Amino acid sequence: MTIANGNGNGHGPAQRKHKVTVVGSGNWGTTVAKLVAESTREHPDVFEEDVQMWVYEEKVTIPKDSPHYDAAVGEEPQNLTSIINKYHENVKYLPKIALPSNVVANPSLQDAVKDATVLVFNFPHDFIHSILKQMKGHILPYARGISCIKGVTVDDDKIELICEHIGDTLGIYCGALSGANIASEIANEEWCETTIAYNTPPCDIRSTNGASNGNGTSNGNGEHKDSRGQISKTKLVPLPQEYPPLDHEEFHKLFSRPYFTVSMVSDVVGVSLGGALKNIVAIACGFVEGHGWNMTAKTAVMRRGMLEIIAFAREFFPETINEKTLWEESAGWGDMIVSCTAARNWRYSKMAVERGVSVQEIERTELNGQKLQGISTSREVSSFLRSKGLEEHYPLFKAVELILDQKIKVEEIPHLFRRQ
Ligand SMILES: NC(=O)C1=CN([C@@H]2O[C@H](COP(=O)(O)OP(=O)(O)OC[C@H]3O[C@@H](n4cnc5c(N)ncnc54)[C@H](O)[C@@H]3O)[C@@H](O)[C@H]2O)C=CC1
Ligand SMILES: O=C(CO)COP(=O)(O)O
Repeated sequence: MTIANGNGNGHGPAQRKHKVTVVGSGNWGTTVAKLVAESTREHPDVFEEDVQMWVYEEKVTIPKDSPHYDAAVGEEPQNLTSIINKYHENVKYLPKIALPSNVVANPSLQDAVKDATVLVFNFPHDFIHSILKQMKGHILPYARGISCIKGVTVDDDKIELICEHIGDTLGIYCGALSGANIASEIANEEWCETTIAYNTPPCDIRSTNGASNGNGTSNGNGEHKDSRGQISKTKLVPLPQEYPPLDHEEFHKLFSRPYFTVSMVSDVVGVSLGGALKNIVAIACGFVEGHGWNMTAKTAVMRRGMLEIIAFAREFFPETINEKTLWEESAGWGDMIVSCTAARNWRYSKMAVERGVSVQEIERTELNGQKLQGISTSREVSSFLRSKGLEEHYPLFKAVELILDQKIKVEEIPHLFRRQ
């Protein structure tokens, strides 16, 4: 147990510090581990300095021309975790970026999350079920999460936000971080913005004398509202008093950097759906550009894509969506613009059309293990809409699935809108 001296947060004379673990270590996972580790160093009163980063272990070869090439090891494949901890660089997923030495790569998921009060989820959503299954029962019951994952989970005719799926599966509260964020640019400390949606659970809200509502007041029963505005079936364990609170102020401290401007909001639906669904639109933009059409066609795709995102949010989360998020926050139009002009889903679907191969083939051959979230999100959203008999209401989402399956050609996209 780590005790922090002083009452930096005004909540008692001695406190435990928050241990932060980043679950995932891809392109964005490693970037977020870097920025969070810089913040934990800057706020030693609130956070333990070391940040655990869980790494899905794999063997990696360091080529001869790399500054990390070790003649004694030669081109023998090494564990990625050992490379990260020795050279402070994720040579596979975030090459040429120096990581702070307090990012500690850990191949054991259960060991990495043990005792963490703050869990940052950051891996391709394709792996969510197996990762959560391994974590279940191995985390603190009062841990809190932030999901940086862009996607949704679909089970037949049910759709869940990723952050809520995480929260319900693990029995904790989990917010969402999303924005116009290209990992390599942020890792290079080029300025950008993001949005974090977090609704401090009532049981964690402390009165001015530092007492939490978890101690016997009406909000102390662990109830909180879900993303549809109903009382969640997940009952929360309150964050113990000896920890600093976890609310907008602390999450702002943890994620914001001089080069990473964070806007804190409460709308988990807008932040999550904006980030997930724009990946389908980005694929559509790549398709039209790969086909040889230019900005006017891409603008039509972006505009119609945003209308489908708003319609989807209104249709399936009518009680809670705050459309302002999509118009005003980085997680809305900002993310749409960057994703349709500069990010991977756009870039590689454009390449697929130019080369006359499938996007899935390009993902396999060109991405060195990185994932295009738009492919799986398109499939999940389309199957969900089909289960509701509503796919015709979302022609752009439908077109993307049909083109991914090579059932229609890019030039047929405008026909789908003819009567609208
Ligand atoms: N890269 C970016 O610029 C941004 C990504 N995001 C989102 O962040 C999330 C994570 O993306 P990235 O970190 O870029 O991932 P990535 O695209 O770099 O994916 C590679 C990661 O997947 C892991 N992986 C591979 N097979 C696995 C398995 N069987 N089980 C578990 N993990 C496995 C790899 O170890 C590696 O950490 C995604 O939802 C993405 O949409 C959000 C903003 C920016
Ligand atoms: O989410 C992103 C930009 O905000 C990154 O998108 P890609 O996964 O398409 O690179």
